[in-house]
Amino acid sequence: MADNTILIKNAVILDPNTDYDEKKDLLINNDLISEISDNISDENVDKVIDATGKILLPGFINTHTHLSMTLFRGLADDLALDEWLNDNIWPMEANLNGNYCYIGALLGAVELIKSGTTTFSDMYFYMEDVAKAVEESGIRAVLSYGMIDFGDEEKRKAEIEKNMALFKNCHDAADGRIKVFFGPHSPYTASEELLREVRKLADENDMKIHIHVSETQKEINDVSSEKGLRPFEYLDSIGFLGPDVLCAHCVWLNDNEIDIIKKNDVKISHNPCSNMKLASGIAPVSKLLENDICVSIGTDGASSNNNLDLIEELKTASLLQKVSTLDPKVLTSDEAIAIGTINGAKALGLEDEIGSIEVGKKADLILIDTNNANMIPDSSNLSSNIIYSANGSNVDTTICNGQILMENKKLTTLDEQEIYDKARKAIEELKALL
Ligand SMILES: O=c1[nH]cnc2c1ncn2[C@@H]1O[C@H](CO)[C@@H](O)[C@H]1O
Ligand SMILES: [Zn+2]
Repeated sequence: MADNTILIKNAVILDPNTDYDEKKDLLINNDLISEISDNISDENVDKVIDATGKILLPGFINTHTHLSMTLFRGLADDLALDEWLNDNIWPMEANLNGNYCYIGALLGAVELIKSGTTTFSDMYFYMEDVAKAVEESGIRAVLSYGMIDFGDEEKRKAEIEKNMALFKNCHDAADGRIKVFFGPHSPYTASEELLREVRKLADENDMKIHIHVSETQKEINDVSSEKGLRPFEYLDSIGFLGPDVLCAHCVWLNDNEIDIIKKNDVKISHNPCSNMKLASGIAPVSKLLENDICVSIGTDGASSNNNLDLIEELKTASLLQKVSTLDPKVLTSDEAIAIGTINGAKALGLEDEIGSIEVGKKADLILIDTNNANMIPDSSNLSSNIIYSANGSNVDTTICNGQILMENKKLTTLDEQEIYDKARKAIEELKALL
């Protein structure tokens, strides 16, 4: 097959790894960035995009979400995690099926693409159906099945089988855009036996692990009274932790646990909006960054956020650290850009492929239009303009794996209106089942 080439002309590039002080042209050859230089000829190029007036960034990476939960947006607000999950979300999730999860994932994909996210890391149910939505939308994803056994041996076996089947069916699917991780839900819903088995299977199959840890004070109290150890101490004691473990939340950490995270090179997904909305607490992100721990960003599900706008999430992360430490110098806009891009790639073990704008990396790129009231005057500090002034609706063009998913705010792979209609119908059906 002939190569497919896209040339982006006159791009002001904002990248976490490289300072580009002048405008550049960037050539995409199939799925890869093949050249970045001052003037690339448009001869024999299939498509030219003029980036004048726009900022070119790596696509944002959302390392913790439950994409199909877009269906539950706004249905259980103003509650703490325990009451939110037990009395509201789990009863609704009991009626889910593959089709509902597929529709919810499509709705989520529309929102992600429109707000400049090109990769998301998911933990949920009916993941083969989520994979179908990933395949069709053109986005990149790390998928895990959320395993919960509550100590039941039968359930444990069935849950592990489901995650292994997902791995066999979908890992490296969709032209390599899909990876599969294990998704034991948390130390309070997954038994020690489940966690030990997952660790063993992860080593045998070279799989990574995605889990919620240390989200609320209640979790710390419950795990401490059951195990005599705090969550990270407990996970360390059973040999569960390692550089291949991605932990969402990590709000309540003592100094010993920060040492444990560092020693094991555990990756973190910080979810500030969810932590604020469920009143879970404030993660010590600036302290984690001071310790050179890899902190990435996630929105969590749309039912505890309530949107999937990663630019808004990064701004919240930055402001929350400033106000909680009473130090305006922490979590700068430059750091926020890195957290939303290259750190996300590292958190998912994909730093050789995505997270920065470099020749040889996958062409996962977005353009943000500065010709918008909230971005004028054009700041010479690009990261400030993106993190503090912009939001997801300023994203104009989204490219993933060399494929244009949105251009001039128009989606190319998904029919927005059809998905909105189906999602509205799905939630009405789900509500009627309660
Ligand atoms: O913030 C959270 N903490 C704990 N569980 C959550 C959170 N958000 C969503 N889920 C739940 O995790 C499971 C995914 O496999 C789902 O039950 C989802 O509702
Ligand atoms: Zn979550």
